[in-house]
Amino acid sequence: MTALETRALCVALDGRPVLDRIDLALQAGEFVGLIGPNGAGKSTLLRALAGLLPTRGGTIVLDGRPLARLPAGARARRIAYVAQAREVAWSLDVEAVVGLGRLPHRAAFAPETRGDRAAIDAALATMALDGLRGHRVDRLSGGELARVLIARALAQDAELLLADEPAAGLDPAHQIALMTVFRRLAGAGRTVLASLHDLNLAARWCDRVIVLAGGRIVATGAPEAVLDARLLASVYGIEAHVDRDPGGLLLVPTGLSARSAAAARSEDRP
Ligand SMILES: Nc1ncnc2c1ncn2[C@@H]1O[C@H](COP(=O)(O)OP(=O)(O)OP(=O)(O)O)[C@@H](O)[C@H]1O
Repeated sequence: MTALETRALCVALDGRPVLDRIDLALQAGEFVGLIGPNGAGKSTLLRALAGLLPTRGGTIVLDGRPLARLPAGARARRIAYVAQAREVAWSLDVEAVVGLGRLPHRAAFAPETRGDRAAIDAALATMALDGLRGHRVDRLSGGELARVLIARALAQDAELLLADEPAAGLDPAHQIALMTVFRRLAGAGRTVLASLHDLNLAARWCDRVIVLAGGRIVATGAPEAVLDARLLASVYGIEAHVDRDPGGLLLVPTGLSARSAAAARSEDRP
């Protein structure tokens, strides 16, 4: 079942075209990695899919309905979004911040329900935050804060999770734990779209990758079908050793491609 679909989606930021005719379809039960170089448009795409940016053209359809016509409250119950910027405006404790994920499910000023409590507790446990429940979020480490903001999104219990570089700043154990969480959500029929700079995480944990470059989708498919040395050279300008083991692909960037190296040399010239 298609959870979210875009047709010819175009987005401009401050008048500058950033996304160009994006056609994509995310299925229920998929964990999809959004990859591409800096400035490719990944954050812009995730924000647009979350309904946080005006579109310049095309459509975004959520469960068969145009996203633009969905009231904000209904949208927040169906789409959870983890931003790349990890900022918290107040010095709340961890539990309170995770609890904010339940607001879309409650009428204004309504008390917390047992369902809210269960979702908050589950999200805290999933992100290994039980020991930090009472800690102030403005005194956490970068990785701890990242886990809190992911937990807030998990507490939202939405069918679609959009996460912008959720693994950045997490240590390897927490990265793998996070990938396991995303896989579990997909296994339960949810849809996860996460931008990832770690190509090995994308290659080994995602059902599918969408490769964005210059505001356009340049490739999509199963990691094994898409992530080869040629694509990595053309999209990232790197040379990479690509291998396989029973867990999937292994990608080791070994240097800049000849084109990138020449460009870097010319930039160095006075
Ligand atoms: N407010 C803005 N006005 C104009 N251009 C912008 C604005 N914000 C971002 N951009 C540009 O849009 C392009 C896409 O940015 P975006 O943040 O979506 O890329 P990204 O793929 O997420 O990059 P990264 O991997 O570095 O996070 C970039 O070229 C960026 O400079």
